[in-house]
Amino acid sequence: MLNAAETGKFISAKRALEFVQPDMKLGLGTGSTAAWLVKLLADAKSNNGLQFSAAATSSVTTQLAESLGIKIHALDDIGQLDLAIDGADEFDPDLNLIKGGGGALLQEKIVETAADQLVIITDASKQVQHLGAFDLPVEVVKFGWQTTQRLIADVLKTADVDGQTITRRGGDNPFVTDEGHFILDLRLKKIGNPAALATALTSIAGVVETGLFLDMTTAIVVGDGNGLARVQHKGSADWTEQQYDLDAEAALIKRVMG
Ligand SMILES: O=C(CO)[C@H](O)[C@H](O)COP(=O)(O)O
Repeated sequence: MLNAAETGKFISAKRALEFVQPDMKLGLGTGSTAAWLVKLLADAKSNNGLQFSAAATSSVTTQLAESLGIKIHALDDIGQLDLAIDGADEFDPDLNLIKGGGGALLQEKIVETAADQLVIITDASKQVQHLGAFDLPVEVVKFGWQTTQRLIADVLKTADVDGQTITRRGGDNPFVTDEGHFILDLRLKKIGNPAALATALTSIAGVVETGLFLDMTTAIVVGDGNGLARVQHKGSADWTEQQYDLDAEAALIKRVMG
């Protein structure tokens, strides 16, 4: 019923549900993998009586969650979160990430730095030895954004990084984030020192945030198309594995797909 990529996303979201305890305050991520999580949480709420409260990382996730009966609270009302669960565009062996492919990196970082745990749900195609194969999203304010773009190019030159900055489009116009900013995608291929690059970029006044999520992940869940979920916790080299029976999951998949 689902292709291998979607099955992997479902499996990672399903495995991540095991991190959710009753009455937790949750941060809900953005993207196609996080959408599976939102659907599974809505199902667990209505069919198993799971109680939780939630803040979201984007207007898209807010809309999806509320359409499924999950009330979304303002982050400032809910306060410190127990757990945030989100997807990623890339992860390295230290569980550092590139995020922002969906354009929600700023709210994601705000929500996820306010969470005691960050669980990333993903698949093996996102695993890299060095971050940078995925273009690095950088959120910039509209005012003077082309000047900011030039200053970013200077930073790359100074750091001896061979990179291009590409203005993200949303149709004919630049893509606009939930916070009213633009996104520049930096084509770097390989980021030698992610922490130094993040510091250099965020020292430019027009840069609001980067998609480098460093030292934030507490656990990563990697799902695959055969129903295998692998989990690695921060600071451990070990992976634990759980095999799901896809035939047994078929009814749940059908139910949450609506
Ligand atoms: O950072 C994100 C959105 O800003 C997403 O988590 C990231 O793009 C992964 O998305 P998907 O699960 O659809 O592959």
